[in-house]
Amino acid sequence: MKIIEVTAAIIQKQDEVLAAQRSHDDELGYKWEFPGGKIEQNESAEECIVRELEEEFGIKTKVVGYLGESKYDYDNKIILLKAFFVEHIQGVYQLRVHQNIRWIKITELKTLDWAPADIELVNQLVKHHKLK
Ligand SMILES: Nc1nc2c([nH]c(=O)n2[C@H]2C[C@H](O)[C@@H](COP(=O)(O)OP(=O)(O)OP(=O)(O)O)O2)c(=O)[nH]1
Repeated sequence: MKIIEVTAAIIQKQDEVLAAQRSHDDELGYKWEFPGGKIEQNESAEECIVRELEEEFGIKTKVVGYLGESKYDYDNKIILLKAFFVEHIQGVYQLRVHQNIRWIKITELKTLDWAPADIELVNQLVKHHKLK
């Protein structure tokens, strides 16, 4: 089965992380995710995440690190989700595709109803946070 490479942004503000809720009429509607999207041809993962954040929220950002990845089999496709630490540079968040966004403490991340592929990333992020 085809593996689809998708990027996901971990954006932190003090001790909180940005979580975004997928639109009700989207696949995985209402599920929470780290914003991002599919990597296009001739695009690096870093370019992809910066482009997606501009498209989805109208913000300028830069990649500052890499958390890790999660591979998830959704039956009809396999998603390889790559999570980057991203810093906000400029712009007010506009909700262009998501239902909602929330800033949430890392210790409370597990209370959200995450897209299945994201659960592994949440676990990695909690571990990463504890090691700091
Ligand atoms: N962006 C993003 N997608 C995720 C996450 N977790 C997860 O399972 N996905 C899945 C949902 C979709 O099947 C796929 C990414 O699709 P998308 O709809 O967000 O990406 P896109 O904007 O590039 O897609 P498209 O509508 O242009 O085709 O990955 C996540 O944390 N972030």
